[in-house]
Amino acid sequence: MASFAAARTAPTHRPSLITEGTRRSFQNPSRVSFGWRSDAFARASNEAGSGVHGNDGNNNAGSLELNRIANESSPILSSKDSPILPRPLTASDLSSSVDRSRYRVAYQGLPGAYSEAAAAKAYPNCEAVPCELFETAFDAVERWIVDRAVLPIENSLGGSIHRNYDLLLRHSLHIVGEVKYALRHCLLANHGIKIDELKRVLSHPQALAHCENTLTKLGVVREAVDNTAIAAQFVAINQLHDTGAVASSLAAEIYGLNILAQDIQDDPDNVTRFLMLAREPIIPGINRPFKTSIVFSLEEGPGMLFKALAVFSMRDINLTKIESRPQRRKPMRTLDEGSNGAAKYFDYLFYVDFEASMASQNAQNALGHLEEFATFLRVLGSYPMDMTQT
Ligand SMILES: O=C(O)C(=O)Cc1ccccc1
Repeated sequence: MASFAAARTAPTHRPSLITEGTRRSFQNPSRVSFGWRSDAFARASNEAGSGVHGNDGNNNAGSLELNRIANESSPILSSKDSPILPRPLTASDLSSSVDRSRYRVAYQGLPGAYSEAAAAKAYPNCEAVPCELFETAFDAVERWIVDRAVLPIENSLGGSIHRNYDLLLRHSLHIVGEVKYALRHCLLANHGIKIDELKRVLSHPQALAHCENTLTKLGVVREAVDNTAIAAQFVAINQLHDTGAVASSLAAEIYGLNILAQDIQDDPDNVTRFLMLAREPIIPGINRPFKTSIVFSLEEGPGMLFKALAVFSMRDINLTKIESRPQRRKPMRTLDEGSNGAAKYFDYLFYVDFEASMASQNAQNALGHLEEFATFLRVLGSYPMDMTQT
């Protein structure tokens, strides 16, 4: 019974998991509307300048903070005189920068998950809030239960996490930052279990794929679960003898597991890019490198994608990512339904990241140009690039 003693004595406060059943309903304070059209970018950047701090340079981030301040009881009239009057805002409330360490940041999984570590990298000392599902993390932001959600989007070994691209489109949250985090996978098991006793290994599908060579050599059955920390907790709680987990060394510590092998990924350069999501977009700046993420669709036709990408190349804007996903609502078109062997094709959504801020005229011109022939275009966010070492 070595395993859970360590979990109980873990030093940090661990918030409880948000599940579908524990959602609270919050009244949505009035939203600052900020349309993602070129004229709005120009206006916003003129109004706000470019005061950007941290990974999420969010000048709007104060809105939740200001609502909280405004709802505190008044220091001018005693609570006996007026228990409901809010304290008026002072100049120092407005000038003090937002304390991002007080953010509540939702992530999918359990303590010890990589997403929790990414949240801490983006917002040091934040309160990371575990959620059962990615959907729950998105909902928690939309319902004002938390300030931010963190979402893994692509990995240097495993490629894109496609489901999460789809989620970005289904919800209306804005990308306000990115963080790159190096994953260091460990093989974990209960204390006293030897590596050759393992018949099965549990983990997130991406983590299992990262460790393909190691797991093949071990000859174990791989089983996918939603999250690496969930895998570690399952092995510990059930005191499994023939099953291990691929997870972080922090997960080993939290769930009281033994680390049988460290750095078991096939390639030492195993970096995951996470996105930070918020209810409001940040005001894009030009004082540091920014990236912009968009999604668009095109009419079918020869050279359409070429034409779309040319709007960036002709303005010398570097693309860092392109991903295509079939459109869910109209996934396939048949050109000639009457004839045999008719050509069939998919309607696609294209997700593109490019290195420019929406505050720059160049980027606004490129999107204005793309808008002329795209059948759909949405800016998912314009946010500071993560320039840190992983
Ligand atoms: O499972 C985790 O710990 C996560 O945070 C999700 C994940 C898994 C693998 C790569 C990146 C993110």
